[in-house]
Amino acid sequence: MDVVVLGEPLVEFSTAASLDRADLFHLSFSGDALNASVAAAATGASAALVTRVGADEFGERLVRFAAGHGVDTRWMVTGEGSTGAYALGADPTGSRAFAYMRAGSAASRMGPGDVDRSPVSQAGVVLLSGVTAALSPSCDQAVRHAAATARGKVVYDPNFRSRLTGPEAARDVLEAVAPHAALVVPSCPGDSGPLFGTDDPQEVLRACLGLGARAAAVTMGAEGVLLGTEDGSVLHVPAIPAESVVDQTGAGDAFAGTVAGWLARGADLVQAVRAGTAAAAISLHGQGGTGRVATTEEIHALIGEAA
Ligand SMILES: O=C(O)C(=O)C[C@H](O)[C@H](O)COP(=O)(O)O
Repeated sequence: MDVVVLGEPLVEFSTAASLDRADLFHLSFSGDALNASVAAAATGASAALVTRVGADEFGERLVRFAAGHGVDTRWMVTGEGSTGAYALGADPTGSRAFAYMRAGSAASRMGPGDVDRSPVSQAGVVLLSGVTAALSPSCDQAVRHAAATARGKVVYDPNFRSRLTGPEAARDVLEAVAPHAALVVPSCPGDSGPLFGTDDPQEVLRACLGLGARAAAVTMGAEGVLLGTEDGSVLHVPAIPAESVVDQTGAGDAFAGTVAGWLARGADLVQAVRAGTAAAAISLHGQGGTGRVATTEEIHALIGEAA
């Protein structure tokens, strides 16, 4: 398996209106792990999502949705608890309006055993996130276990969510995972304040490398990405401008999943990060986390134009 993602897919109810007034919602499927695995599969890499869904209509539809996007669903198993969901007020400016309905969900009941039953140890790239670790104590253990048992490259997206965790717990997971990580992809701002106490991307980069990650790609939205490696090299990769932004949800996951896919297919870090910025730019044109998934042709075209 080229890429294995561990985490919770969610039923997504999205609206372009504000969440406190909207009465019509678009039903789709999202969640950081699903968004990233769909993006990874779109790169042509083989990509599996390791998760649990509920024994309900939405769980079945989620598995079909993932399969329809080329994700290997053999490790999307049915478990106790319901399929997680969230409502999203789509917002071009990126100020998040999320309402979660995921407490006690099937995926939140995952643990280290789910990792052992999955292809994590044989994957070329294992993509883990702070959202997954924040779902429950057993998910926190699963993330740490996956990082420690992966023999391929570990990519870690801290994805701090104040509704799911606090800065100290999130920092603790980061400190455990970073020494195993080939790449950490913190957002700045976003992850930077709670996890590092600064919104200075250079400081965030140094902090990630200081925790033992071999490389870090600090994502700065329209400001691009600051990419640094343990040998001290630092490169600014500009963002690819998006003509019209529908919704920023999922751009970070499109970036992480695309980087994982390209790395697994043999690209170097700089190529992978450039591809990630292209996928993120394209994802801004769709509502929700998976509303617009970049094809490899589109990514090549955008990277070619930017070069
Ligand atoms: O918050 C969660 O737990 C979710 O999984 C819902 C969203 O789909 C992702 O959070 C989007 O993530 P970004 O790519 O950072 O915009």
